[in-house]
Amino acid sequence: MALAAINPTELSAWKKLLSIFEQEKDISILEHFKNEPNRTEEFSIQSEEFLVDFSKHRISKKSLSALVELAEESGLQKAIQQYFEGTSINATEERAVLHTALRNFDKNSSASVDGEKVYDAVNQTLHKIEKFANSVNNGSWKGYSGKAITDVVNIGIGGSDLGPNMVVDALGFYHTHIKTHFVSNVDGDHVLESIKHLNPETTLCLVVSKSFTTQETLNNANTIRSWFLEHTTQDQIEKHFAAVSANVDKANEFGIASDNIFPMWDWVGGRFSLWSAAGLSIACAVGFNNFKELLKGAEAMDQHFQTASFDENIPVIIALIGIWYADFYDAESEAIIPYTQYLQKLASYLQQASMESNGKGVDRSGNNVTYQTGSIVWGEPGTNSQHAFFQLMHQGTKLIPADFIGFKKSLHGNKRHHDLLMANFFAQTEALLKGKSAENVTDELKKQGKTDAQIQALLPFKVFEGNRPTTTILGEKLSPKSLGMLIAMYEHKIFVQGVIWNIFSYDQWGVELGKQLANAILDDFKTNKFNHHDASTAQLLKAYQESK
Ligand SMILES: O=P(O)(O)OC[C@H]1O[C@H](O)[C@H](O)[C@@H](O)[C@@H]1O
Repeated sequence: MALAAINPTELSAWKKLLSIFEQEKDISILEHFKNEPNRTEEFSIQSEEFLVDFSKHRISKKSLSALVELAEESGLQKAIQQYFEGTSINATEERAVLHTALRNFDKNSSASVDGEKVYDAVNQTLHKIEKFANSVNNGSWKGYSGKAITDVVNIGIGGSDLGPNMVVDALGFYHTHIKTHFVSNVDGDHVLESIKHLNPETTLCLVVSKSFTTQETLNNANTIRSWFLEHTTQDQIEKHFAAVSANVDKANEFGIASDNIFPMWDWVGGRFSLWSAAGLSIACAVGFNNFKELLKGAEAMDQHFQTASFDENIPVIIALIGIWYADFYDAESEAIIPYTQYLQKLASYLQQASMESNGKGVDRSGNNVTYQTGSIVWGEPGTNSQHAFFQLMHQGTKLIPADFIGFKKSLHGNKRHHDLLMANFFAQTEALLKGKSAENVTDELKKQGKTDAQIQALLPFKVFEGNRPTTTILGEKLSPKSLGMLIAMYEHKIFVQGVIWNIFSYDQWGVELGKQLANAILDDFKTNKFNHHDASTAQLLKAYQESK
């Protein structure tokens, strides 16, 4: 039985939260600190790699405990069990959601699909990934002219691109000599730009597509195959292509040797597939051992998520905080601000993971929801973002809860830079919390020798009200393991929110419409007839055609 449908707004905890919200909505975070002397300890969780401090939120002990009650009343405990065991919780596609099984190293794991345990299949594929990545890394995999591989190109889009791409970037410090490239957009300029400096003799392509029907991926793979054929013969192509797909026939049809096809399973969603063979580019880029460490990190977070009580459970708490702001404070978005350049692609990865999962307006009974679901996720690394959009976070009219992610140690070990970086990291969350009072601004301006009249004129612009909420996620060091934990933390946050919002997080029907319409327009290009489109689109299509 899939997840039970429970309308969250009918739960007593939701009603309790509504009344607490009315009583507490004007209490500032600083006042919460005054009212709750042990707030720092009580609103922090220390896990193996991270200290998560969620004390800088518009949440009191009372609201937090009502939020935890909401999780309990929503049947979250049972839902977690179903998620990890392999129940078909992706009900509209009749599939299990078992990416957690890809990083479960316990032979006795009960994760199974249709009564069959998945451990053996996962383990076999992991060995195949190991063999493949080792042969690329130790130079025994040769191209058509007998040279070892130097460059790996991942061809995929959406979940078959964003996760591996983000992780390869994030673990740049741990890279082997293999250079990795990602081609995703159907824009021919993307693929041609990506291969223009590559040597076909030493380039290996990974075509990653769960369905093996995705327009972008197939077209890019065809373009790259043609590029190879300008340099070598058809029979040599297999030395330069591997595929990762649930559709082995289609991959064979494309001309990829059966030995070079890695399985994907329908019980792993594309946006959660980086732990599977879809992560081949990761294993090539950082070596298999580091790939395994990444999986182990995720497994550690899975353990924490399954066993910690809700009030000390990192994914549960961050999910509840998100719900509190989305549904009670009407916040529309949340920002992800990593203070490490290595995580520059984290926000765009989380955009798909979160927004494709929880961007749903219909509940599990098929009714329109009457409350807010998935938030807009966005962000950029600090300190760059401080010089870009932080103005709006500090003094704008929007409420934007933000996650600040930083690490105690830098990877290259430059202490001066790291102190500068982390000073900014801590300063920003403090400034967002405290703002800047009229008193402080006045003192500052007096010291600068301004007159009283000048001070009065400048005051409104220089005062920051503060009270802007942040979660601080302070890690030891960015490593394959800590990255695995961090990604799994967000995956489980998404799951928890989907359960409480009573929506199906693991389908993505909304993506289909655009694909269908684009195919129809491709047909229109052939007939040159556009009048069945709306007037604006017809005009634009004609203008485009005229330039051909
Ligand atoms: O891996 P593929 O089958 O090529 O799919 C690639 C992507 O296609 C669509 O955009 C889906 O919405 C994504 O979830 C998926 O990751």
